[in-house]
Amino acid sequence: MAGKGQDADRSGTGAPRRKRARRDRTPEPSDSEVLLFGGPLRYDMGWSQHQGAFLELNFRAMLRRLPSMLAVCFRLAWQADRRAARTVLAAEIGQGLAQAVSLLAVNAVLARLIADGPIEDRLRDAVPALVAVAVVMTLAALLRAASTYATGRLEPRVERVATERYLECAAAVELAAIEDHTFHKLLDTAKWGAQSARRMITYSARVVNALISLVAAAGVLTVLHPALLPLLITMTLPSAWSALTIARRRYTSFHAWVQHSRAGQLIARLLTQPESAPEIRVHGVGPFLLRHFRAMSETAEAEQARLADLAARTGLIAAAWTGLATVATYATLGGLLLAGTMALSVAATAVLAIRTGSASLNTLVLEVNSLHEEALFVGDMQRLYAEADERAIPVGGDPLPAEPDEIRLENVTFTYPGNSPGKAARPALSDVTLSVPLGRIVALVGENGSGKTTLVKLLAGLYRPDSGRILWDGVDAADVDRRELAERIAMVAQDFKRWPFTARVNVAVGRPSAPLTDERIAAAVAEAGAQDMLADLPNGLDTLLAREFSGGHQLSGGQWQRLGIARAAYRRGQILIVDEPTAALDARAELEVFERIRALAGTGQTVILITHRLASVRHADLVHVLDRGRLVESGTPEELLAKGGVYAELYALQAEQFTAKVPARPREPAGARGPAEAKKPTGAKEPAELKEPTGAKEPAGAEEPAESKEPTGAKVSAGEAG
Ligand SMILES: Nc1ncnc2c1ncn2[C@@H]1O[C@H](COP(=O)(O)OP(=O)(O)OP(=O)(O)O)[C@@H](O)[C@H]1O
Repeated sequence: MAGKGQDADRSGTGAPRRKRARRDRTPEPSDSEVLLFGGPLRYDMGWSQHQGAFLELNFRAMLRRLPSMLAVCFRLAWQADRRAARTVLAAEIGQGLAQAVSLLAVNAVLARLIADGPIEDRLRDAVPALVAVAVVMTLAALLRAASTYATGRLEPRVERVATERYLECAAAVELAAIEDHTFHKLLDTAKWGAQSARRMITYSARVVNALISLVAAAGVLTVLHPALLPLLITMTLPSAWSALTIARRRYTSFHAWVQHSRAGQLIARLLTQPESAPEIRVHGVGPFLLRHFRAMSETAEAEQARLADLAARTGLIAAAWTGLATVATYATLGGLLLAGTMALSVAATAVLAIRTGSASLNTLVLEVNSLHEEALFVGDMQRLYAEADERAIPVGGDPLPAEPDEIRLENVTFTYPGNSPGKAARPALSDVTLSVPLGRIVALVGENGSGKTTLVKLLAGLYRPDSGRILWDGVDAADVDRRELAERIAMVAQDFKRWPFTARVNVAVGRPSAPLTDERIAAAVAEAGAQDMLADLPNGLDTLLAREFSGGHQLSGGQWQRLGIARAAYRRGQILIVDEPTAALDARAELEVFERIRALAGTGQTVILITHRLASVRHADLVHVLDRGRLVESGTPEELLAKGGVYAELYALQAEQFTAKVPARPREPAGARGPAEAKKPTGAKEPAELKEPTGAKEPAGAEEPAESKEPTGAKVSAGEAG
């Protein structure tokens, strides 16, 4: 499969990308593998591909990084639990020293036993050293127990502290960062960092321990014969090389394939989420998603198989190298003995020291390798911390005027970052200058994508203008305290969050810092006209609004919308922004909501209203009309109607829907369907997907897609009543 991926054509020209990829070079998933572009699966899912890993991995770099890795680990441990961190460090150093002392003591025992003289004398001479061995080993056992206990305490705390910091980062950055795919990728990779930090504690402890016992063994060997230390190192190098090579490949692969696995997880989530369940069933999207999931899993499995194959080969090479080095070591010892340059007792101690030393070195290599692998993920986490700090919502700033009269946008231009490469991004707002008088109802009107939502997000401080200023009575919003700015705003966004909590919490989450009182909740619910709806719920305000949990309840779209309005009312912000507040409401509820919005204006509340229902805009004090990111008209509804511009045109179109007669539906003879274009109203564009042959034939006289059925102003749509 990996081979297939390597040969797959990324450019879509059909030319093979490369004939033979080097086996040990991590293949990045090709477009058709990651994204299932084209090919037999035909659809482009639209996810962009990972642009390359930020790797700085090699043998020397890893060794160079060892002290800093240990320092990072110790810092994490220190932040989580100082006492436990101190205990682990002291216990591990103690254990390492105990091993060194016990080696020296064993050396002394051997020297006494192999020395000349009667056996009784030799045994008696060896007793003190034997006692020392016993004491040291008991001490080592006690230290090991202390370390196990302290590590057990430390590990979950380190993980919790790291996870909390991770989540804080995610919550504290600007909205633009959360929407930026590179930051998201960092969030994805860094999420493993907390678990890695936890594991690093154990590995670091073992590294410290192995380091100290290795130093002891190496010291003993150097004293015995200078040739023995290089031999010891030669014996252990192959396993070091093998472990590090495998770890590096695994990490490189992880980074190259992270986008792929993210996409796979997303598909899995889509298949299980209640929100997608209806379409999956009605449109038969299930098999389509499953096909993609299987294809993605297969390519991921192929990558795993490739890594396993390489690991097996590397392991074999390392084993052969170790075997040769071991033979050379023992041959050297034999040679030294034969040449008479080494005494037998020294050779015996050397064998012992070599065994201890190579065991320590092996442990060291394996643990450093594990430490290194985990440190890479902790490194991702730290990169996230640094990046999140840079992209964090600034704290502090100028105060906002307490009772401003006006918010004014001056030549505001804003383009969303991270649009498709190669295409010049069109600004969502271009050179917009307008005024929002406070204490009034200001409506933003315009066609889809004209920039209304973007404008209110800029007003709410969620984005910053690329150029131009937003002035609150002359105070530039760019310099003000963002928290204070947020305090002033209550917002019912188009896609406001439907929290999987109780109805009460769903309202109170509008201002979590306020004491949750029944009076405040009741007032907000009444303001949104949601009392009856909430009273009908099985447990009233305490009904859990998450169908996937036991006792959970599902609200309708309109019911949710009322709850969203109640949340904004509960917030009691100086400025209420409502973005399509009535899109899901029935005609009566919609009238009611607009009545309430009007009533709010009477109390001095500023309302910024985005709606396509122009009848509801009649009561606004001021209307701004946007078109493709530009302000094209401003004025009272009456002025704009009289002017006969864009607003008047849109208004007339909607009004016409209620007055125009419904034309008789032309009857087509069964099976006489003409080409789609022939049935479309002029100017109505068909979405690309509809043009793709689906393989399933439409029955004669089948319904056309809604968009193409609606000749402008010719039909009454019940949903538009308002
Ligand atoms: N988060 C985003 N990232 C990138 N582009 C965006 C984002 N949100 C909106 N856009 C783009 O900005 C432009 C303006 O979008 P906006 O949502 O402000 O329009 P709108 O007038 O509110 O539309 P609608 O009436 O459909 O709600 C559109 O071209 C849209 O594709």
